[in-house]
Amino acid sequence: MKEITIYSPATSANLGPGYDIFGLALEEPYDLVNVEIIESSCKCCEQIKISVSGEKAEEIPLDPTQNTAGVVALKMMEDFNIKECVHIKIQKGIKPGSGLGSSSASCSGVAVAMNKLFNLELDNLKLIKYASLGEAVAAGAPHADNVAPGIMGNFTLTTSYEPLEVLNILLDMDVVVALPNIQVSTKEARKILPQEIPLQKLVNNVGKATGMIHSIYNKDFENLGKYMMGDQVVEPCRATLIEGYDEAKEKVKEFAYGITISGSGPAIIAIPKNKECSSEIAKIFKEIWNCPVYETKVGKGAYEVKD
Ligand SMILES: Nc1ncnc2c1ncn2[C@@H]1O[C@H](COP(=O)(O)OP(=O)(O)OP(=O)(O)O)[C@@H](O)[C@H]1O
Ligand SMILES: N[C@@H](CCO)C(=O)O
Repeated sequence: MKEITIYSPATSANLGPGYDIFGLALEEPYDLVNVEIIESSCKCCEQIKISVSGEKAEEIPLDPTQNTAGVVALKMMEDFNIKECVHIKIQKGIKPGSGLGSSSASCSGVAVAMNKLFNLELDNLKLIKYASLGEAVAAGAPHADNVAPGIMGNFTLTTSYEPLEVLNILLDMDVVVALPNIQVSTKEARKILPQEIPLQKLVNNVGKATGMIHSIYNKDFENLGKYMMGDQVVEPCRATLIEGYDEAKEKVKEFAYGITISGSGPAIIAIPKNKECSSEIAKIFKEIWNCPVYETKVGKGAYEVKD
């Protein structure tokens, strides 16, 4: 095999009280990551060439040490003594800085691509570990709550970082996602968070997070949405960065089981009560933000696209 193309899904992390722990893979939008083994004429050239097309491609660094995909590929090449040169072509369908794991989709896509292209036979947990290294470049921390669902699909819980442990729960659920045209970088959205919280808020958030897991297993989307909106630590901080969010929370009440900030924002995610409500929520989001809105559902992790 000389080249491979990977479908790499958008992901929505945190989901309220699950900061750096919970994450969902979405059916759309998505990136396509193609990795091709190329001949390198001169040894002085870098081992990795990166091309980016699509959403805001001009804003994404092509330096392999600054591009999340390049960081992951370089580490895998170093660890497995890979001497070949590769060309990584990223077709962005996920808007960078949107809160839908755009940087993460490149990490997951390239980790899965390198694993198959060079027959590394790494399991999902090892792929998530490699992919999370790329997030350190984009977000300043190797958070795994986007790359975990990006690789495993469905709903994931990163229960431990050292050592890395990720649980995966099948979840068949529709969601509505809005991408307000507001710039929120994950790095900045992490800096504004409190480094210490009162014990009462810890008790509240653990209660809400565990309630979400109980609701998922019981397919109780009403309580899932209620608990998802119970975060008292991260969401209240970041809500201030997203104009129109409070209005959206108020207006979708009769149509959604819950609504929260997707990842570090500004993307907003809601759980519709049914298909008709999904359309009503999409209409409200478009009226407030005049932005792209996806009526989609929880999806699979990154996979090879056959021509
Ligand atoms: N391959 C890449 N794809 C997308 N963004 C990248 C990539 N490599 C580096 N970046 C940088 O990462 C930043 C976007 O990452 P950021 O985490 O802020 O947003 P996001 O990944 O879209 O959303 P979130 O992580 O909140 O879900 C941008 O500054 C972008 O230039
Ligand atoms: N848990 C990360 C997710 C970023 O998508 C954060 O909120 O910073």
